[in-house]
Amino acid sequence: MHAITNSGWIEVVTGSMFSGKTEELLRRLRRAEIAGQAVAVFKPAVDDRYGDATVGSHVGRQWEASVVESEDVWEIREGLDDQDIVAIDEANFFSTELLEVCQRLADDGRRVIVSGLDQTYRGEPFEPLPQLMAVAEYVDKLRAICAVCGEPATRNQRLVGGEPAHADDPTIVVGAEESYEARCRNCHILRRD
Ligand SMILES: Nc1ncnc2c1ncn2[C@@H]1O[C@H](COP(=O)(O)OP(=O)(O)O)[C@@H](O)[C@H]1O
Ligand SMILES: Cc1cn([C@H]2C[C@H](O)[C@@H](COP(=O)(O)O)O2)c(=O)[nH]c1=O
Ligand SMILES: [Zn+2]
Repeated sequence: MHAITNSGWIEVVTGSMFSGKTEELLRRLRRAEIAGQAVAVFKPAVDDRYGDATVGSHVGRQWEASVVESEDVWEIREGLDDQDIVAIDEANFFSTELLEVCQRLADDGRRVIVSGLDQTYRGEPFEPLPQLMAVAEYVDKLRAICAVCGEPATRNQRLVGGEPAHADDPTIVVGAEESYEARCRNCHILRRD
């Protein structure tokens, strides 16, 4: 809680795939646990990569999480007791209503940590992250390493059969190394033919 105002706040951890968003979220949770603070962790049901009820990083670190359907975002607030910290991973899979939920949680006096992609595979803003970044007290934008040239990567290259994905493909496709690479602006390719 902010010492003077007694209010909660919102922290956003964002960036490309493989940039370390989940590792950073788990680092903050481990520190909170050491400080004796109670945490509640949530993830969207659509992301089943690391087993049903865990938040997992690309290098295998995990934390138990409650699974919430993307359209049931208010369940996050309804199911809470007196947890000091509410963490939400893969926020890019939730609707823009997540913005209101996070605002209410912070107004309730909680520390809210939200992690998620800021860009789709097309290189466009990935809602609701832009809205969350606008209202957050703290924003950290992380960069991965471009899989082609080794420069800092801010973009997500989707690959279909090893080839760059087309702009008409669906926005939501769950996956990891088999279908995505971190790339810089220069090396990112979007097919429009
Ligand atoms: N291109 C890459 N750039 C940086 N880290 C990578 C890359 N590919 C794999 N990694 C690994 O992924 C880890 C980050 O995983 P994770 O926290 O799950 O990322 P995110 O949640 O942002 O997708 C890094 O510490 C590194 O070990
Ligand atoms: C770019 C992009 C990604 N996704 C999916 C792919 C993964 O399941 C998650 C991102 O996971 P990470 O922990 O950040 O590595 O999002 C998608 O559905 N659509 C996209 O455009
Ligand atoms: Zn590059």
